[in-house]
Amino acid sequence: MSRKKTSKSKAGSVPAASALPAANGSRPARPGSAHPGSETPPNGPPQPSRPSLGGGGDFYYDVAFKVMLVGDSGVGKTCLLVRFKDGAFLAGTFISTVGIDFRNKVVDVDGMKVKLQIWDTAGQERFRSVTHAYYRDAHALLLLYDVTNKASFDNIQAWLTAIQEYARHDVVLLLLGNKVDSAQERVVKREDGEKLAKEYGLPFMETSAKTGLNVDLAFTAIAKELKQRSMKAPSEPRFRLHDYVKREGRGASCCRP
Ligand SMILES: Nc1nc2c(ncn2[C@@H]2O[C@H](COP(=O)(O)OP(=O)(O)OP(=O)(O)O)[C@@H](O)[C@H]2O)c(=O)[nH]1
Ligand SMILES: [Mg+2]
Repeated sequence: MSRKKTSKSKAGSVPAASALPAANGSRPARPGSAHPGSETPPNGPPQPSRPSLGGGGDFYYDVAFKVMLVGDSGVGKTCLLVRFKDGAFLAGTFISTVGIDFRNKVVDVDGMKVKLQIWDTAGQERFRSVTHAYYRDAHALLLLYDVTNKASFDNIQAWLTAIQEYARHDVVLLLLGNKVDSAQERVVKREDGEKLAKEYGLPFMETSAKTGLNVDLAFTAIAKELKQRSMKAPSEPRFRLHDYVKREGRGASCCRP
């Protein structure tokens, strides 16, 4: 399988004014395509390609998928992405995302390089029409609420309605309750998150962008699921996202700062 080469520019942003789903930074790739720049449908299977001649790091990849972070403003979408991409936490002043941004990260899934193009959307109401336009190209959505903010949890239902309306019917969805490091301020119990997830048949985990709890796991789980779905004749046993996050997810008590 040959490896695709990513563009040098690994991040981009689209101001709110230009709500174009295809606008994704320096490379005119269709996110989610195994062949960036081709007309492969976003959720189409990756094309078979020749064995890799080498090349490592984040520069080469075998398949690429588009992942979106959605949820109310302030739940920690940008922080989750920065934690995953850079291993850092954005403490201090909250700078709300304007429009939409993206970062790329290549993860190794069972020997295959899976590039995730991760779109960080603005949670603010006034950007909804902009961000909705991007849903249809997403292979996976990470839907976040903040365990210290009840309203963000109550709004999950509305987010699911929008997802149903604008996203692809086969989009991979993962519900995340973020900020579990803030034990004192917690107002949404883990069981409440589990119950809601069960109600909608969603895989669920609690995360902390601050401590890093379950952050890599959330993205890896998505990458595993998308990779598995893209294989025409998977040789390994079927990957089960629900079971995986349930088995691998750690509890908040293990990682308080
Ligand atoms: N304690 C704690 N604070 C967090 C965590 N994640 C984010 N925050 C804080 O929450 C605030 C909002 O985080 P952002 O990541 O900017 O929120 P967002 O969801 O991207 O918000 P919008 O861009 O407006 O949609 C910031 O002050 C962060 O420092 C977390 O896991 N734990
Ligand atoms: Mg943000």
